[in-house]
Amino acid sequence: MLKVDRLDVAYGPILAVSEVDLEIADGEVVALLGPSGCGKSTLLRAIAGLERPTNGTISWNGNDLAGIPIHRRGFGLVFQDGQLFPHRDVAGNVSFGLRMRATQQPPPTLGGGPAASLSAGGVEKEGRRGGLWITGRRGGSLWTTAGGGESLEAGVGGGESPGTTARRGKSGGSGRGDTERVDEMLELVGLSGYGGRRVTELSGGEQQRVALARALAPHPRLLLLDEPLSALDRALREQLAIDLARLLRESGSTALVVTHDHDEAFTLADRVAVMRAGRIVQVGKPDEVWRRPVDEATARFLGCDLFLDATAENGVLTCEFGSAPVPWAPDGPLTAGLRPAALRVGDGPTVVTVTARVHRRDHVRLVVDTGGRQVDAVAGIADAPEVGARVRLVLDPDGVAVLSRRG
Ligand SMILES: Nc1ncnc2c1ncn2[C@@H]1O[C@H](COP(=O)(O)OP(=O)(O)OP(=O)(O)O)[C@@H](O)[C@H]1O
Repeated sequence: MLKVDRLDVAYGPILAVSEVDLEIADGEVVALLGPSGCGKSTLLRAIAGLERPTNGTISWNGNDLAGIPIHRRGFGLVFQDGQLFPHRDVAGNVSFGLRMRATQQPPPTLGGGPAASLSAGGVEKEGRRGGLWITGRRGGSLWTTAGGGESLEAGVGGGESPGTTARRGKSGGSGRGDTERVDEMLELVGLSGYGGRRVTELSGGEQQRVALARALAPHPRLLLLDEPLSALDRALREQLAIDLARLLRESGSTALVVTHDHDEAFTLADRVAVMRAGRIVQVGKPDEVWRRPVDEATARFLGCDLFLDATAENGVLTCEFGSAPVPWAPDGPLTAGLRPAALRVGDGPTVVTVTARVHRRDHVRLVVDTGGRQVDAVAGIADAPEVGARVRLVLDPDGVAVLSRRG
């Protein structure tokens, strides 16, 4: 079990992570969700051992990880992109972590002098996202921590490509057990038979599957995924999110997934932790967080753009747009947070005028005038009203979040 306790991580004067508490049980998948710059990646990187906390502790099964280098934490890392070794084929990439795990070597020393330490303060990431390549401060040595968090390859010279890296450990072919494990992993990620393919000839989605297979191969005790799908286009992302959810379950992985996309978080996670300005503001099951956001800022982040006084009685919520069954609403006065889909063209009591419309994939988004106020609503594609039309709106509970009454 991972336990993060009162964690602070600062970059000079910037407190990127502040007083964070988080637990991840064995076999649980937690999504860290929040807007850009809220500190998600920093928290994940601190757990990986890539950033040094300024306060607080990170422990695994009660053992403090402070001072345990990245390659000894036994964690698997998957980042957004740029993480496969282009000079290796698919099987070579997947088996890489297995071989390094077997050698249990510390990071190599290159260039005649001590190479950069992998301790948190001793490395710099290459680019803000970091990928898996980490540039050492001394001599510009390149490091990677792919595949179960073990140290893998290092190259000499700041600009050197992974293709010219020096290797340590047994650089020959993998053993029989490894071959079986590679095949098993490729099957798990839906790439059976791809072992001999060059990774440079794979699509972005296939490359991410290989990266996942590589990270999962050495049985990491915790998988850390930083925006693993965000470099992919939307359709592929949605499909891969479903596949990833399945393979995390099937492999029984314990995982922390960083994302800014709530659909992705809710597809993948057993629990969602919402972050804002360095803090975790809410942790809960996806539907709880979706239906009962802790405050208005969280509700806005989760798509609510209209907040109304409402009351609820016996699971029926009533506001100015009518009543609807909302079983997650506690009795009494409350604030209803409406997402655009909460107001649909139908036969409700409110008459409005359509002022704008735009086609989406499976519906039409409308802006309607409710008498001096512009609000979002939706209509079906087949019967979407034209701009200027007078229509009635009905309240759809699927788009309704419930908050405590303001003030
Ligand atoms: N190496 C760094 N040096 C200084 N400040 C940094 C560094 N990395 C991140 N920050 C700052 O720390 C804060 C949190 O950044 P972080 O990358 O953790 O956010 P994030 O939620 O992952 O954002 P995004 O979704 O855009 O990646 C931001 O204000 C960011 O500018």
